[in-house]
Amino acid sequence: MAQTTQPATLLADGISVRLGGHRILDRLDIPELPAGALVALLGPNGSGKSTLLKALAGLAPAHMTRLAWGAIDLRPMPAARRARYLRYLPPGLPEDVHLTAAEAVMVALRARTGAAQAGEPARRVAAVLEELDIAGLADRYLDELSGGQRQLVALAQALAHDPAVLLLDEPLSALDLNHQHHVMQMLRGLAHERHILVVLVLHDLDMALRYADRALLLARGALLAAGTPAEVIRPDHLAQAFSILTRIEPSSLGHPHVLVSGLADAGGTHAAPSDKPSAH
Ligand SMILES: Nc1ncnc2c1ncn2[C@@H]1O[C@H](COP(=O)(O)OP(=O)(O)OP(=O)(O)O)[C@@H](O)[C@H]1O
Repeated sequence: MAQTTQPATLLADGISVRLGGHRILDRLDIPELPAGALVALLGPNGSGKSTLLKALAGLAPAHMTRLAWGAIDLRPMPAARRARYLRYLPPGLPEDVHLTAAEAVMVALRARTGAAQAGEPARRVAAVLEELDIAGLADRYLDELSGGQRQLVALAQALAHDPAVLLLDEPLSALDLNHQHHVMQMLRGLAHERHILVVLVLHDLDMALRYADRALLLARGALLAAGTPAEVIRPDHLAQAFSILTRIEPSSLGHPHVLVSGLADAGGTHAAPSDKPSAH
């Protein structure tokens, strides 16, 4: 009889982080997140999204009651060792180093595989650049690339590490609309086909509705909602988290999207200046 193997899951409970004397996350439990899922981490500015990703990666001082990838306890591991499992990609742009895109990805690959293997990494670098549709940038220097192009190279570096879990902090922020969709499709493919767990911070709720398998909504350091994007991105949750009044409607292409009809004021009554769709 064929044996069924459970996919590994990320288990993280009781996450507390204090920064600058403030409690940023307070015993936060996140639901089990399986390999092969694309998970959108949503929430207003300052709600703790980056802090959560950094805490998972071991880059923010955190106390956790549990942090495991399947049966592997990640808590005792220093950040550098934990990065073999969880690879965090910060927001913003990578440094202006004078390396070509291919060299930058090669550096990441060598960090993972060791310098010994020479021929194979070159093919792997080309494949990763191809996967992100930036093979044409291979010989261009990072400090001569646009912000969006550098963001794509940084993503290629993260992929070269071949982690079990990719933690991406606003990976779309510098990308044009075409590349935003390309990267979301690529990440979804990566999750589903290579069984990587991808957790990414998104501000664009329509992108989450369209591409993510699951969503987590943070507000003031607490988990307000978790589930499928449709279960999480609901008018009541959005009013609570973002103080906006919304309707979720199918677009003419069939994808649901968020229409912002106004801002909820402090007293909970409505300002409804227009019924126009959001800018997303
Ligand atoms: N090093 C720090 N020292 C003190 N407070 C910090 C530090 N880093 C973050 N914070 C605070 O922690 C809270 C959460 O910040 P965090 O960057 O995690 O939010 P975020 O949800 O990622 O926000 P954004 O969407 O604006 O990037 C904020 O109130 C922020 O001011």
